[in-house]
Amino acid sequence: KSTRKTKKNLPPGPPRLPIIGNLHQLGSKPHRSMFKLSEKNGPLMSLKLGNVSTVVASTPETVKDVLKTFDVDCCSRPYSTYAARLSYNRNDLSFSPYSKYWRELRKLTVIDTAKRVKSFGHIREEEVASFVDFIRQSASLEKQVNFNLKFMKLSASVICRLGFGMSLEGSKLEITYDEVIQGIMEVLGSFAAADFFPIIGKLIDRLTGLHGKCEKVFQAMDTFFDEAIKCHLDDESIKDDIIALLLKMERGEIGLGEFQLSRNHTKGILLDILVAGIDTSAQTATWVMTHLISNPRVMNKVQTEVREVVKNKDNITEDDIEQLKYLKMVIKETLRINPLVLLLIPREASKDLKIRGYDIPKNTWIYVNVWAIHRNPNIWKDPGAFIPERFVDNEIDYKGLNFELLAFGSGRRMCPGMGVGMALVHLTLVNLLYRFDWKLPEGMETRDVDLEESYGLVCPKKIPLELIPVITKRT
Ligand code: HEM
Repeated sequence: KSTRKTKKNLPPGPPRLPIIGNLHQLGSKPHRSMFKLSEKNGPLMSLKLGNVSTVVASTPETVKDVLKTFDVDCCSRPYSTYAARLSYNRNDLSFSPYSKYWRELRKLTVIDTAKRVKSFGHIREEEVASFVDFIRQSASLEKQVNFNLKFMKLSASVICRLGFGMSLEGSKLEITYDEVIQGIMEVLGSFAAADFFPIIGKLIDRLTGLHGKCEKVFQAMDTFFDEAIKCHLDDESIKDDIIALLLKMERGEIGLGEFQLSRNHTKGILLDILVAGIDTSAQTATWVMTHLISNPRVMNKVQTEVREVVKNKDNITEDDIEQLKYLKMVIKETLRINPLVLLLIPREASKDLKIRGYDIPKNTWIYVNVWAIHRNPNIWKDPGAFIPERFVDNEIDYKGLNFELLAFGSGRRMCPGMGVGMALVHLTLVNLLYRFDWKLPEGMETRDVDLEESYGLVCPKKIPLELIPVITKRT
């Protein structure tokens, strides 16, 4: 009715129900449901989610429109109740609207990332070395390793030292970090009633438990941030990490453009590091090992390459990694078949737009269905199969220039942590593939390995991957 009244030419979309619109069609795997709906309704599709008008882009062409041609008008973030709560009222980078504050913060990460990736190499190396020790012990006891948990612990240890200047061990987060981080991801990835039904939504979320879950993870996270900040206030010799930098900004010793940081800004920024930094790298590494154990041919080929390049060196360096062409294809193929942020973080049109002849009114939420692009048979032959060789003589990369592969997004909001994340993923995998062989638990065969993803802001493997390490001569 309202479409006719305003004469807007909205992108086509499936029929909707009163009040809930198309929410009932999203199911437990919204990326898959949106993919199916877009096959019928087109690559730029309208959905009404309760009260909120949304558009879903599902092909490289329409995504290029959103992330490149109209990037500046599509790169704000919509207000989302629980993201606002967890980010101390959008004082972070990920959920902040497109604004001067966001631009200042973003500049900081750009300058910082390249420098930090290299300068914190020693932290990665030390943490990976102690991870290798743990795997060695498991191998000597023939004990299986839960990759989802152990990679998360490794990633959390690196990020805690890099970002918070403290060890995960002995901290307030040590026992519960996996629950807290997964909880945050679930809350942030959920289609919350409060966002789509302004009046009764909050009540619905109380009944479903989403509100309570958000409060619980917020309290755990906040206590940890207080602990980390207190450490820095008590010991002024801690200088070389992100909290130290943010505290200097709070005290006005360093500026962030015209902004004076408050404690809530500091904590909002810490949320980015905690959430965006830990789960993503850990789950990428888990997916790589999952595909390798399911494809013995690929496992054999990548181990042969790693062992030839590294030879008998005890210390594996980042120069060695540079030469590992096939390993890079394996990781790229993993990011294609299991990108972690399947719908990117939602965007919002900051003014009325016309894309491909369709009207996109101001404040429309925009989803980019990365999963649909990565599984599109017109782009990728046999898209469900794990074939790293598809990247031989194929220049497509995940660095934001190719709209066929968008594991880190593209444009102004593209992931600023790609370098840090991938450095850890590479170093970890090289060590695991060089020093150990891997087998499935007793009674399991390759075809039994489950490949189902779960759904959240980040989508990890649903059933944890458990493998038994076997010591090779090299360890
Ligand atoms: C393999 C690891 C990683 C993957 C696959 C990944 C993927 C992504 C994706 C897809 C986005 C959304 C982009 C968009 O909405 O257009 C994103 C955003 C972001 N990532 Fe990453 N990420 C990884 C590691 C990291 C790390 C290690 C950090 C920081 C230490 C980080 C920090 C962020 C931040 C702050 C944003 C929000 C940027 C903004 O809205 O301006 N990421 N990431």
